[in-house]
Amino acid sequence: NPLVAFTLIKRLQSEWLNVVNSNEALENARALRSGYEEEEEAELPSLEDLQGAAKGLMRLQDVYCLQVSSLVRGQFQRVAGSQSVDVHLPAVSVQLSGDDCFLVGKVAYDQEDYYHSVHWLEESVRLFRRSGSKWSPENEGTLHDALDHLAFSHFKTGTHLACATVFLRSLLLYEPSNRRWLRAYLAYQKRPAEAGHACMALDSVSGQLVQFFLILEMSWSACRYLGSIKRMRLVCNLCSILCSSSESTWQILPALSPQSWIFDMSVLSCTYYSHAAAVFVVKLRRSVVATRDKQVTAEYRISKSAWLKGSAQSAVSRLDQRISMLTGLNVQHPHGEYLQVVNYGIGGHYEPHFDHATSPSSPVFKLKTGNRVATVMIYLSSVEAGGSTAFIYANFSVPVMKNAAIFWWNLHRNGRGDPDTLHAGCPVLIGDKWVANKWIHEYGQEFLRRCSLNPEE
Ligand SMILES: O=C(O)CCC(=O)C(=O)O
Ligand SMILES: [Fe+2]
Repeated sequence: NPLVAFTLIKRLQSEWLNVVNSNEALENARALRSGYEEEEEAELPSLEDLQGAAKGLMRLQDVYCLQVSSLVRGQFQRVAGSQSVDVHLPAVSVQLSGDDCFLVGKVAYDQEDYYHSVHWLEESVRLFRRSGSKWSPENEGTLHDALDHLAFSHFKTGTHLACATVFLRSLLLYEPSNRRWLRAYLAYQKRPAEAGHACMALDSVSGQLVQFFLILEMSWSACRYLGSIKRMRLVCNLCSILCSSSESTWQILPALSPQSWIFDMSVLSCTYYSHAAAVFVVKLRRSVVATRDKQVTAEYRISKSAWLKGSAQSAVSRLDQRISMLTGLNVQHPHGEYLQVVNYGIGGHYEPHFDHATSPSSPVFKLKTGNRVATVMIYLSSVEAGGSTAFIYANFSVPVMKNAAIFWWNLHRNGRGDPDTLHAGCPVLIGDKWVANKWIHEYGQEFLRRCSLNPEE
């Protein structure tokens, strides 16, 4: 269309000149900078957010066995035999640039995680090369940077000395006088390949650590099944009393103590949640975990959360009432903890853990109402993929279904922890996952969940 062509040429020739060189342009640039500075503190993602997002991508890569070469094309695929199969077909996606991959690789590299840095930096080098290694002002790195980090990563993985020298050689072609690269090139060439490097590393790890990795691997494979429990439509009599609708769905959870169940909490109308979310978003903080005697942030739990104290008649206290009616337990503080709302972002997860305390010095006992006897967890949102709750030893996982709630007993009647409740929040592949936890303590339930005459129960 000649009219479109003419206006485009005019725009790129004379109009852009005016935009760039006018007085307004200077004012605009100043306004942009001061606007940016104001936003920077309050709203814009921090460096920790960016690094966390990169770590989230690597976590997704591991848990769902995703191929990095597919991820950079915006696809979620894993290798099966000689083929790539879709793990999930995203509704919307985006391709990554050489610089995007460089950033992820650099985050891995800075943590001395050379396994991941090799994967991401190789893609970065490929993409930088494909784009003719053109530099753009937004970029974090260049082809040189990617090659430099890749060479060292290969060297550190120990088994790829040959690769390290190849990459260093191509760096030296760009800049033959670079002393550091030259020194490294000569050193790598002299060094014999470290045969048995990986085996030595494995031998030196303790049995406890091996056990830990086994559990992690079991949890990841449970996560890959993306929710083995499916919705069932059953009519629940309880519900005709509690819910606005007379039908609801529930199912007994397999392999856990009897009376552990999953329930459709449509019981709680959406308005409760939207109200709740509006109130809490502002109060969300990075989630913490209980160590021996303190609460600390940890890589194994990545989410934001808030504790909700319900005032009388508030949505939160109405939710408490419903939980109490459903479970038949006393959930009033301090017999129940305040409701905890949790939000998981990119790759957000919670590695295998117990909800109950396993050490007498745990902060769980601060309420002086005993251990966490039971958990009610409500899914406040759905997600597009990932994020299931995996019960590792019990061997099932629950997909994220908005309004579904899971209830389980953490302790046997004799007060001992039930190992089958070991569970994990799988990393969210696509979506924004919200859950609410209600932890119910032992004291206050003496007549509601009685002891058994059999000390083994
Ligand atoms: O998000 C999940 O699926 C599990 C959350 C959980 O286990 C917890 O917050 O204790
Ligand atoms: Fe949990």
